[in-house]
Amino acid sequence: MAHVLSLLQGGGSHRSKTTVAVVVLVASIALRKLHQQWRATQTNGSAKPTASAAPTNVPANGTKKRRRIGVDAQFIAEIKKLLPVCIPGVRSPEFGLLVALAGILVVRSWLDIWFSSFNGMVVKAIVSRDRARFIAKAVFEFGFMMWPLSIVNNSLKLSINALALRIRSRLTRYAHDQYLNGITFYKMSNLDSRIQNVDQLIAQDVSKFADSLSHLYSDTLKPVVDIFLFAYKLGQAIGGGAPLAMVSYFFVSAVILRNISPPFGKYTAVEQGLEGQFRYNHSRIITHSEEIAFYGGGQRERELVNKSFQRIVDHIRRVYKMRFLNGVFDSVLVKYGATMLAYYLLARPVFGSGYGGDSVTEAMDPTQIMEDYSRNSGFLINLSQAVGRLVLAGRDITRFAGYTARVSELFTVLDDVNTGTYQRPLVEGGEELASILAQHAAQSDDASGAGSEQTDMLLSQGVVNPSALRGEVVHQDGVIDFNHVPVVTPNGDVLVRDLTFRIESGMNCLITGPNGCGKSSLFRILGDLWPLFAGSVVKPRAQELFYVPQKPYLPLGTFRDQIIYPHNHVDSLKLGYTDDNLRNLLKVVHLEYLIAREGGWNSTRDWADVLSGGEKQRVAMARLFYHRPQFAILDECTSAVSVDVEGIMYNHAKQVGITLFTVSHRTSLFKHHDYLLRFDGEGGYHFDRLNHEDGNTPFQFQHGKSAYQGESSQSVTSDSYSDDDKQATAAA
Ligand SMILES: Nc1ncnc2c1ncn2[C@@H]1O[C@H](COP(=O)(O)OP(=O)(O)OP(=O)(O)O)[C@@H](O)[C@H]1O
Repeated sequence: MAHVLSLLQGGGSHRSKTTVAVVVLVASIALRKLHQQWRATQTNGSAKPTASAAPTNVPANGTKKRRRIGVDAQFIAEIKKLLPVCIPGVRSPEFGLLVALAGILVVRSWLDIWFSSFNGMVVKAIVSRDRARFIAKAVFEFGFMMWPLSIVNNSLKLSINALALRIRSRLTRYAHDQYLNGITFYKMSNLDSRIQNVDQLIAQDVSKFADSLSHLYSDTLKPVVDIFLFAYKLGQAIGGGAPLAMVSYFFVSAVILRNISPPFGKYTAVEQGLEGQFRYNHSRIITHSEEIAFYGGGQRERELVNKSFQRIVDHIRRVYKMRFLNGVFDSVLVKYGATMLAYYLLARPVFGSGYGGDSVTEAMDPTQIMEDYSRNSGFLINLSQAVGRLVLAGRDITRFAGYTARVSELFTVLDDVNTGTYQRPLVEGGEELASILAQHAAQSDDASGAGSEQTDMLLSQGVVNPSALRGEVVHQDGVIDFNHVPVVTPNGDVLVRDLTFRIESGMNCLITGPNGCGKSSLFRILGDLWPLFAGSVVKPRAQELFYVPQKPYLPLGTFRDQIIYPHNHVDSLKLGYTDDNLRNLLKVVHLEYLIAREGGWNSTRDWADVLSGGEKQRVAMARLFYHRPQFAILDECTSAVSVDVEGIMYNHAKQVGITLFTVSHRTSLFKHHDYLLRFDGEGGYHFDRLNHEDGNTPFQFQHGKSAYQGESSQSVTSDSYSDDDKQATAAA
């Protein structure tokens, strides 16, 4: 210590100067290490994706299968499928970012080389006590170069993050387009059993895949470039005092940064909140998929999820920009400012007054040795670090393969479901379903498709594809006609073997039967939610069929949105609906008071919590009157509404020309219907006109028939529906 103090005080001989050189050399190496540590902190600064579990499939046989994830032929095939979605072409911004990132990485490597040589020159200037050269290098050259150094390093981070965000945006939008195409979101969770957690895949795994891909690109490209450059350079070539000042500087810098830095912790919390909201919006689609599917609300839901996703993108973009600026100041202040200070501290003993008289002997030329050693050690450190990073990148590839497998499986299943193929374990290995299809095929002399060996084999594997579907849908206004239709659940359970009935506009029909007999399932087939395996269904277009469930779906949005769903405000204005018109609809269902109670049409609440069960059901009826379809499918939708208000609502529906197709066990509703379709719960049903004259008994048909086991006892066609009947219905 005394020796160092004596050096600082300027005393010393030739030996002392050699010691100074050694001190400078050690400090220089320490400084370089400090620099490398800073750089490592920078590289690791951006969050790396965590390990991902292998995708868990539920194959047709129902057992869980865990695929071994690795860099294999399947991984290559998956990447080939995903890359065109992530980077659609050489003119895309994503490709531009890849090129820019490669350019920045090359510049960064060049700067590393510059720094190694520069460091050697600074060391030489110090050791040879060349004050002018030192000032030119350490103050002017470095003072100039610290800006490109700082900007390049932070540009690297910015472009890695921007690339990840762009890839995520591409994949998420692609997934949304597929998932919310028609009623795919319903089919994914109700017909196909391969993926249980679409929300997590879209909201989390896609993001991790994008992050991982972007990091992997830079984490492999940079070391590769470094290895070539530093190996070449090395081949060409050859083949710390004042800690208190340093600590004080870091302390002061930390205080300054703490005061000028934006609250990144808070931003992270906000980001998590937005991510949570985004995920919640997706989970709502799964929870309410049936209702949304019946409403045809896919488009509206896509708007909502895209909007909430856009909020995340906007937020992250803002934060990245702040991180970039903050990173520049951070680097200048803590990293390069500290480096300058370190140079000063290292140089202080050399330029101290006590060193003025002596010079290092030429024979040893220690200055050149110092310069070469310092520069070459820089090359060597960079080279070994590049190799180390490449080894680490190898480990990251396995993790990346996990994300790739999950995202690729999501897109495969979306593709399948969109083209009418789904997989799930079928009851009795699909045998009963196959026999029904064979029977229908024989009846219709259809030798191909349904009932064929190939279809039977696919069904036995739990695969239902378009070749198994021989049903026909015909669109026609004013009629719902089921002709020899089997009612089959998605897992192949046959609820009704052969259903035939016909109702026309004005023929209000009630459906009854024990729980689980297939009443709602009939609507699922009518609404195209479940596949039509055989027979034919004649019905109006989707917008003329309106479904009102027992638990109404209340979308995110304003009070007005609850009435007009799945329309938005602009749609309703185009249809000529003012708020006054909507108020009149609420009057019909006795809910006018809600407008004032909930703070007006534009107030936004969690409507499922705010409204009572009966209020929710009446809001759903107001929605029905807003849309005024030809047929209303009412599935126990007034179970929580008082009988008098229920009567008013049913009468209003009839007045405005909506034909009712109701599932209910409430006797109070019988008087509003003219026909009864009754399932017996054992595959049989009965359809006939209701006889109200005999006291409105639910099971008293006009034709005097009792419930029938097995098959249709009576199907009322338009022929048997006489003019008298129509007049009676109209009068009602
Ligand atoms: N997504 C599905 N996948 C497989 N089976 C289903 C699905 N949805 C319903 N089912 C089955 O179909 C059968 C009929 O259901 P459905 O909802 O049509 O009954 P329901 O007659 O309306 O009964 P409830 O009066 O209780 O409402 C039930 O056994 C049910 O478990």
